[in-house]
Amino acid sequence: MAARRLTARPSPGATPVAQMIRLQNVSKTYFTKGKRDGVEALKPVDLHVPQGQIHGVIGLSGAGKSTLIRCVNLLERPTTGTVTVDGQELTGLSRDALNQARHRIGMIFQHFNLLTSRTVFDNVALPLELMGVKKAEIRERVTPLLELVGLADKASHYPAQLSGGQKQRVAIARALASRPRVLLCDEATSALDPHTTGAILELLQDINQKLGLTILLITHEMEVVKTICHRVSLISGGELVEEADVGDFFTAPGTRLGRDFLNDFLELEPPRTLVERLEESPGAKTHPVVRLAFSGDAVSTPLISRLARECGVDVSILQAKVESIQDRTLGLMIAELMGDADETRRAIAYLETHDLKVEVLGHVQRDD
Ligand SMILES: Nc1ncnc2c1ncn2[C@@H]1O[C@H](COP(=O)(O)OP(=O)(O)OP(=O)(O)O)[C@@H](O)[C@H]1O
Repeated sequence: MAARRLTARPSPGATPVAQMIRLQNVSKTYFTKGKRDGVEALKPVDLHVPQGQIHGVIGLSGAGKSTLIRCVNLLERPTTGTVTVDGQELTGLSRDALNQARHRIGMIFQHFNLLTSRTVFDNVALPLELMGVKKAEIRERVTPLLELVGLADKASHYPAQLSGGQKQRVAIARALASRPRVLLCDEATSALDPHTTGAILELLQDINQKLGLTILLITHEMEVVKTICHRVSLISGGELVEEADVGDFFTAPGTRLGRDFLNDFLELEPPRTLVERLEESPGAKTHPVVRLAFSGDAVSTPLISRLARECGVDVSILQAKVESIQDRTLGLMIAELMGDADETRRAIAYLETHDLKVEVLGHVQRDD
């Protein structure tokens, strides 16, 4: 499958934004002792994330998300390709230089990875201690970080005394201690309830805006992508199969897998009784069942009644939803278009000329 568009395109006349993360031809095959064939977890991929962007990578379990994100800071060394962060090619660095470079890449994990024997303050201070920062400076740097993540009053608590959301806040503060340019988030909200997830996502968004931090996150949750990402890549079988701005992805995913993710997220599927009757090809006495997605002006235009008037088809709406995706309003509908073959063809063309994305889900036999 071809990737749709792999780099963020600046609008004409706009100043090009610096690339903060650049993966070129990066692949990873895991080899196990005693076995000749390895597991090709990541096929050669290219990924570019501009400075200041929040980029999400979404995929099913086993698709290669963790492998991809761990290749960015070389926790996994890629089998092929180059990784460049903030203009520095990490794949070409010596071990010492790589350790230095990693200070500019923070990372948070699903299970927080805090040291249970250290207090909140000391967990956040740890990377600074390892960097040899003096005690007084550590205090000066850790205190505002605890304030930033809303845990100033928990400095002397131990991880066991904190909720999951609070633990992730400590992990975020720790990741920020070395003043990174990039934050990698490995399923950072997957262990949290929806309310806490929302609060952590808000914090990440806040950090992105306040500090101009570039964020690369992996997730299997569309909610995460919808809430904070600017751009999203879809990963499947170790390949990046689609990339788009989040608004476009939610309006018109370019792959079957993208549509499946969206339909699951929106819980927008035709009724089961209809699915059982759906045929792939049109017949002499069938009419199409379509999924319509519309955004912008089309949301407020009475297109369905015009469709009936101008194309002579009846429209039976089976499901409809209006969603807010960041600053865009998105309408989605599953409908049967009832008319003869010419009329329904014209109706679909009419919808497409009015900027609706139309996907024919199948055809059902007419009752007449
Ligand atoms: N250290 C390893 N050795 C061998 N195979 C591995 C290793 N790590 C991952 N894999 C395999 O590589 C593939 C991709 O795994 P990866 O963990 O990157 O996927 P994922 O999308 O993050 O999955 P999940 O969401 O379940 O964590 C899987 O088939 C997995 O079994």
